[in-house]
Amino acid sequence: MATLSRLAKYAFPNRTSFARLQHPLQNSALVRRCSLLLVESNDSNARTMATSAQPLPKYQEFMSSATLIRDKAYIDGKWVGSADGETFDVINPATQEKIGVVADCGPEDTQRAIEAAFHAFQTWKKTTPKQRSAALRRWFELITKHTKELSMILTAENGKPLAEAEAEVASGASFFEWYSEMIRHVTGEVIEAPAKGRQLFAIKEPVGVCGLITPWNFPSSMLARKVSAAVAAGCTVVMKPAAETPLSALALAALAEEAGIPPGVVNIVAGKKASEIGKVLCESPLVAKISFTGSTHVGKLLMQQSALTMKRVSMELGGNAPFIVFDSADLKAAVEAAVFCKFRASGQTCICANRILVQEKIYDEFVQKMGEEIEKKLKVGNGFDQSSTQGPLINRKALDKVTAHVEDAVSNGGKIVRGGKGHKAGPQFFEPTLIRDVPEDALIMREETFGPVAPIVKFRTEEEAVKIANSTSVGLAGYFFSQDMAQIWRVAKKLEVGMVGANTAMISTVEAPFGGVKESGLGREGSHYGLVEYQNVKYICLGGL
Ligand SMILES: NC(=O)c1ccc[n+]([C@@H]2O[C@H](COP(=O)([O-])OP(=O)(O)OC[C@H]3O[C@@H](n4cnc5c(N)ncnc54)[C@H](O)[C@@H]3O)[C@@H](O)[C@H]2O)c1
Ligand SMILES: O=CCCC(=O)O
Repeated sequence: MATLSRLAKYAFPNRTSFARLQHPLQNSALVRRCSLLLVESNDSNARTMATSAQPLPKYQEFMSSATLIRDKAYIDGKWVGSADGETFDVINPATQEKIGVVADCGPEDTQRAIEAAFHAFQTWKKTTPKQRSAALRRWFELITKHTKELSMILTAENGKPLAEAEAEVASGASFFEWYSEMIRHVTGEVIEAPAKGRQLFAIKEPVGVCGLITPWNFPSSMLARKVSAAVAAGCTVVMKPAAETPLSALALAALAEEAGIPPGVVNIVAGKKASEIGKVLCESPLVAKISFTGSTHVGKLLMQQSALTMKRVSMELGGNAPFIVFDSADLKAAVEAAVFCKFRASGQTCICANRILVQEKIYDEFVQKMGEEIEKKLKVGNGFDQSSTQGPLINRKALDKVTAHVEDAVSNGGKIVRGGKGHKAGPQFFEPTLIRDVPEDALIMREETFGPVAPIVKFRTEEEAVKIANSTSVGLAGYFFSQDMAQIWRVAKKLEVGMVGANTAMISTVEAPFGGVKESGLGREGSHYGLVEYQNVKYICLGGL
């Protein structure tokens, strides 16, 4: 408890007593911030002490008693089976057990959902910002109230440790709160005309029906950060979650219903026929926008399909984040951040460090300390086990990719410092792996690994590090550690990425614009930039004055 209080102090520096954190959001936020801080904490007992504060029921019992499990599509305010009656299984990646059976939607269901959304848009767009704000606030409060259940659903279908699932649910909730507040502050512009007798205005309008397609790695928060902004702006949506993790998204829809969001405003079709659902969404003339989070490969395909109807698109795509450690860095802070950044969600985040570049003077010491940190802080196991920090990979394909990256790195001269193979916890678990002396042209340096493998490369000069960092077609996040002020500003400007972490790896927050450059995508989510993605600007010229 002493350690937890210490962490709470860091998480809430302005609060004097942990006991005063009564509001559920504060507790969720505490769990989230503490779970992040745990990785940064020096105290090896901290994690156990923090998580053991929560009693954990067995997930099998929980799944049968959960109130937010839904197994159908939600279209026009009704829970309905798929048109062809087909279903698909949801599998726990930690145990390979079947944890749910969900309606397997296809083109016909998607078309119905689009029509419902289009119909609902005609009235939802006329609601006041105050009305939409209140609806989102109710949705936010329900998510917060159900954090525990939502987190357990998430861990059951995705495998991530429960503390990380709670952090994700809290992060998702924060977008509903944020946009419920922001929408009441939206304004237009009065522009002076160049000639007498006219007045010019610029106003904002919702873009229309939006297709929201999301991945399995953050099945709750990736959907939350889209739907909250869309609904706030006055849009209606058809959501398509990943087939690996439909339950978290369906649970959010169940809470939308409970929050009183009118029928047709929020629709959801889950299914294995991703390309068919995607095609209908992208090609429908009734859909005004596609917002996609996922791989660059699929993002490009969706943009091509959307071009036929000239849709607006937001694309949150893959990354290949460099993590650079300069000679002047605070080594301890850099090592802790590297382990956090690389191994969160078992390496399956789009902003995970994918390539670790370390300057020559501190190279050997960094490698040694990072190996020790991995040993000390990370524990592989089922996400429901209180002591686990590393869950499974999502499926066999992901494990095969990780294995191929390790084999390629080693066959090209990389040396394994620790890990390097599957873990005994189960067929989809992989040991947290550290490989040194990886050549620049190894597969792992060129592609996003999306797994718990940290390749380390030695560099000599700042110019060389920046060149390696930028030598990729994607540009989502980039990190570096340095204590040289001039270098900090220089390198932050030189990195070809959408997001920079300088002397920190904790960059995700609702207040900041999240998104990439190059082939990492288009548009931003979160912050005020995220709302604009769902608004059109209309110019009105009022004459005859
Ligand atoms: N930039 C970001 O904010 C961000 C966030 C999370 C994940 N990602 C990226 O997502 C990727 C991992 O997720 P993934 O493996 O689920 O990606 P993916 O592209 O395979 O799938 C993402 C979503 O698209 C759907 N999909 C797949 N093929 C489709 C098609 N032809 N038409 C329509 N929909 C289709 C999937 O069912 C899923 O819902 C990584 O590259 C990661 O970096 C990016
Ligand atoms: O993969 C996406 C990462 C999202 C986050 O950091 O909250």
